[in-house]
Amino acid sequence: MQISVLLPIKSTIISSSSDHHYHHHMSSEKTLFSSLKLCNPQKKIGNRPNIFECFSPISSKSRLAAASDSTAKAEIDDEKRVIQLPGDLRPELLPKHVALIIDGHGRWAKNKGLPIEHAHYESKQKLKQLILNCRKFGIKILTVYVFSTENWNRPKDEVDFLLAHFEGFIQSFITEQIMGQDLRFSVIGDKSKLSQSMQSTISSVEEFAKCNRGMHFLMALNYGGRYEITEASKKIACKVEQGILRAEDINESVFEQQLLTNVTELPNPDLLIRTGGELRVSNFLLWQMAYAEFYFSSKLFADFEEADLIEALSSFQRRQRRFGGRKK
Ligand SMILES: CC(C)=CCC/C(C)=C/CC/C(C)=C/COP(=O)(O)OP(=O)(O)O
Repeated sequence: MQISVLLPIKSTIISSSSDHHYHHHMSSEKTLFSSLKLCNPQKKIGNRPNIFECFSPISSKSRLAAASDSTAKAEIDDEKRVIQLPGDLRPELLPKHVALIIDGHGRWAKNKGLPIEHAHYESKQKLKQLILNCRKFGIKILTVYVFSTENWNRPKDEVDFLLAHFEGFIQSFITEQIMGQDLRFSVIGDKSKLSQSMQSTISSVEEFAKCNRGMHFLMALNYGGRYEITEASKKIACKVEQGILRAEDINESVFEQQLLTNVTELPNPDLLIRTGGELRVSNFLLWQMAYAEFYFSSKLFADFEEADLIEALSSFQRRQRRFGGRKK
């Protein structure tokens, strides 16, 4: 019963994704999301929802055949996928966790004489591609800063547009990836300030993705590093007040457990990429970024292509990380 409901919805989404009129998207996004509610997340094949097979683009058999046929650098990852790395990229030197600040929307729209909504629409397309590319290259975690605790200071129309846009993005693309591609998904940030509808969309999709084992995509939404550290301190202070924790037992690991990124056993970002030419972190993952390598691209995010991601990864592979120690 689930299959007959889901397949037509999937084809609607594919055909609409080539449509560049962003206003047409919202209705089909909702349709796919509603189908989540028809599926029973408790009923799994292995560790995946039982709808996985009907979306799987390549069977495991053909994946393995592709691997054995290939003469290029092919790796089989722990999801049994064939990973083909372009250029000089080496699988053992890939960052596990990539963090991304997407910037340059206002300038992109201004350069083209278009309203800001066009930049956000284009940016969403690039973000989809980036998620697929990171997954394709075998990145384990991708955290993207899409809305900061300070972004409420933008014009109300833009904020409303963005929040609706993000909700649609979660209901369509992210839902589709979770159903078909084993993507894990979490939102980090102060969710209490988001609309009820957004909060319930986030919790349904997070819940549905809980048992997936593929790349973990974290969306930093209404996120601020200072907010996160302040909240963690409050939680620790409460534990001390209640006698659950002694002040002398507070250490870095105890503190990290209270951070929003403590959603799974998540390593800190190895690489931060910021597009748009600004050389700052803008309140993003302040604690977690202590030893991240920074890569700043002058490209505006709406122009950021696969080749730019490859260049960022390649730059990361040329770095020497010492973590305060001596060169080996
Ligand atoms: C469709 C889509 C994914 C759109 C996202 C658009 C958007 C609001 C991006 C902002 C991302 C962000 C928090 C950048 C941080 O710099 P900042 O500009 O908040 O801070 P700054 O003033 O220090 O540069």
